[in-house]
Amino acid sequence: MNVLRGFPVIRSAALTLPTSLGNISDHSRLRLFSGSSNVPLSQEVAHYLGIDLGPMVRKRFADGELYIQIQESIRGCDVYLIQPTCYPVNNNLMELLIMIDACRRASARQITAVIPYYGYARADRKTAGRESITAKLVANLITEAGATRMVAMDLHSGQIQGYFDIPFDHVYSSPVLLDYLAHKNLPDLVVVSPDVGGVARARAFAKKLNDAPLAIIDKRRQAHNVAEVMNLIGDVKGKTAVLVDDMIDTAGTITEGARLLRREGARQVYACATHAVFSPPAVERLSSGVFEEVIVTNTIPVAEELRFDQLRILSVANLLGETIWRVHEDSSVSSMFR
Ligand SMILES: Nc1ncnc2c1ncn2[C@@H]1O[C@H](COP(=O)(O)O)[C@@H](O)[C@H]1O
Ligand SMILES: O=P(O)(O)OC[C@H]1O[C@H](OP(=O)(O)OP(=O)(O)O)[C@H](O)[C@@H]1O
Ligand SMILES: [Mg+2]
Ligand SMILES: [Mg+2]
Repeated sequence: MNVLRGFPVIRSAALTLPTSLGNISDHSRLRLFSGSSNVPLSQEVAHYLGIDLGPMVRKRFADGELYIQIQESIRGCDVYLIQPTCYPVNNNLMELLIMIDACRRASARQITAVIPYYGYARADRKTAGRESITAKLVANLITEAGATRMVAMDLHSGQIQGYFDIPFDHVYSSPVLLDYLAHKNLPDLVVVSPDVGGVARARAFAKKLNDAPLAIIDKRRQAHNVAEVMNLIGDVKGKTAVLVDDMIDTAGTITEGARLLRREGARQVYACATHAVFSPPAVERLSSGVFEEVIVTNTIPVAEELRFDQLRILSVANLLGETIWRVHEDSSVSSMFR
């Protein structure tokens, strides 16, 4: 296992755990349940909060339909359902919807869908005629199922928050990734966005890395899942380049970007991304030698067979646990990211 557990997410004294957290389950109506898509992450979040995951039966009927039953009373409770909608996205999304519906019908007071990785996010607008905006459809489904609040991490595009008409806390893995990078003391850093959609994210990253310079890659897609890099805006010669992205799917974007950076004279190239989607041929591309390290988080579980020497997996469990605690306590979430 190369998941870096217990990574010091909580960096400022202001984020020290409330003393009441130790006996939260005795006096609070906070309840945490996990879907099946990332149970290890949910367990870590529960550990941070000092509570157990709630009991829930999940099984498949003979015909493949899903059965969910919450196994304790949640009447009047503040319920958090952790379920990244990663592969297999349709199953995991449906499971989340059924969990929300079960909680609503069990008279939960608040139902917060905690979706560390929001699947279908790249279908965030019509890029051609007669397409669906599936990210909006998913938002409609979650809301209609009965979710009253949302927590999601590093959405592909921030506008997806606006697809919901319920409170939405959008959180970032950047404190975890930045802490890891800061401890490496990398010389002559340049932060690179591998495409236009990543510029704001990369700029914020660069600012936190002692105002490192920013470079931007001009990426095009002639077809789905095919990334083509065109130009580099900025100077990377002799520098340590850190590519920052929301996700690595087939790794076309980040690997083509890294090759361009090498051609332009970057000395070392690091890849940082929140979501390790890792569809084939991601692993072959990422382990081909172009990257010094590929740093991701555990929003999506990474199967053993998808791990390779240069891969580092950082845990966002403490960050999510702290977010849940603050949402529950009606305290500021945005101050965690200042
Ligand atoms: N899940 C997806 N995998 C790959 N490509 C996808 C997925 N969902 C939507 N898309 C397509 O990606 C582009 C996004 O446009 P950008 O301008 O690159 O943001 C679009 O063609 C979607 O159909
Ligand atoms: O690993 P890959 O298969 O290449 O896919 C991952 C890339 O795809 C998405 O970008 P998108 O193409 O939507 O461009 P954008 O960020 O500019 O919207 C995502 O933000 C990554 O950059
Ligand atoms: Mg996009
Ligand atoms: Mg992108």
